[in-house]
Amino acid sequence: MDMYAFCSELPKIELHAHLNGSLSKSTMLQLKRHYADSSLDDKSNIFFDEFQIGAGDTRNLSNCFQVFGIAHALTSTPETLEIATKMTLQEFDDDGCCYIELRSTPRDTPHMTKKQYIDTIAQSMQKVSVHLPIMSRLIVSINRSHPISEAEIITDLAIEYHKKYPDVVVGLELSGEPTVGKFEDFVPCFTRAKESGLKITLHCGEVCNPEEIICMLNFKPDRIGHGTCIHPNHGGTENTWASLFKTKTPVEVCLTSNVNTKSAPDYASHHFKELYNAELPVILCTDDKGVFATSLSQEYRICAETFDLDQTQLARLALNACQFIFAQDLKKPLMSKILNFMDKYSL
Ligand SMILES: CNc1ncnc2c1ncn2[C@@H]1O[C@H](COP(=O)(O)O)[C@@H](O)[C@H]1O
Ligand SMILES: [Zn+2]
Repeated sequence: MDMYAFCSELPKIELHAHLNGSLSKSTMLQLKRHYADSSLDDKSNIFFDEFQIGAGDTRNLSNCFQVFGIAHALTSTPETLEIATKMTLQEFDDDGCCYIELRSTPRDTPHMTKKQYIDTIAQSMQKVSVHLPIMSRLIVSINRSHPISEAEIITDLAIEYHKKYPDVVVGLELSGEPTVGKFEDFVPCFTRAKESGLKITLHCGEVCNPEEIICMLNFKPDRIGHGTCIHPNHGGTENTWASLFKTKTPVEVCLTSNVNTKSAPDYASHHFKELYNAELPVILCTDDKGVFATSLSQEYRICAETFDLDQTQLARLALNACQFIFAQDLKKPLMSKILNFMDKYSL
């Protein structure tokens, strides 16, 4: 089987996907139509064509954050948020993804509260599970560039919804513009979430900030996102690398996102190489498949081509990812699914 077909057929695990960054062009067009039909102004018109950040784009990580406002303008009602969730899950399913932890930042909009925001996504996920094979869970996001008071409200909601829908809401994460805000200030929120049984993942080392990286790793999150500036070859220090090596914290790696935001100069010099060679746990993820015009199968294919991995090594990446999912009860069934696939193709 050629690599293209293989990467699409391989049952894959997505652990780092922001809902509003994952909206495809066709989902956004459907959402725009919905706003037009309900005579609501979606306010996304002016910038619509600027949503995707491709390889030759002049925008980098620090100025890519404006694009999310375009998606936010299209998911401001419970109805459109539900459509966005359902269509995104459908697209991951079509791409051969068998399990996804979708993450999203609850927002108050003129049409819904943060509580309704979480409720809408949780219920949409439950509805989708009736007719699509993909299994999905929700990680609630905290934006580090917003006030701590908001983080506290979101933490309370995440805890409340983890109790209400333990089979849907599984984690709390920190994301947003990495040069704004301090992780330290958010520690009380994440501690409380951890004590309530939520799993934790943190965007860590997206920019050079060794003190914060050490502080985050000392917190012992269940996973980290990106981990770009941890190895000394990529702006990290001996200490940051030693700390990751000691804790063996699994890293959600997003190749195209890092290349398109210029966090990595090109695929070949991506820090995946150092992580993989050191046998540290890595999970291939998309981050924002809509913004960066990618898919999970494309990330697997790029990884294989760039780092010269064969089909068995790729399948093992998907298999290992099962160990780090937040839904404990699904580890075994997902591993069996991938092992069956490997058996079928004698990998
Ligand atoms: C490119 N690297 C990145 N680094 C940090 N945070 C990011 C991100 N990509 C996305 N987000 C976070 O996800 C939000 C959009 O999805 P939701 O509205 O939550 O569904 C962004 O506003 C940002 O806070
Ligand atoms: Zn991210």
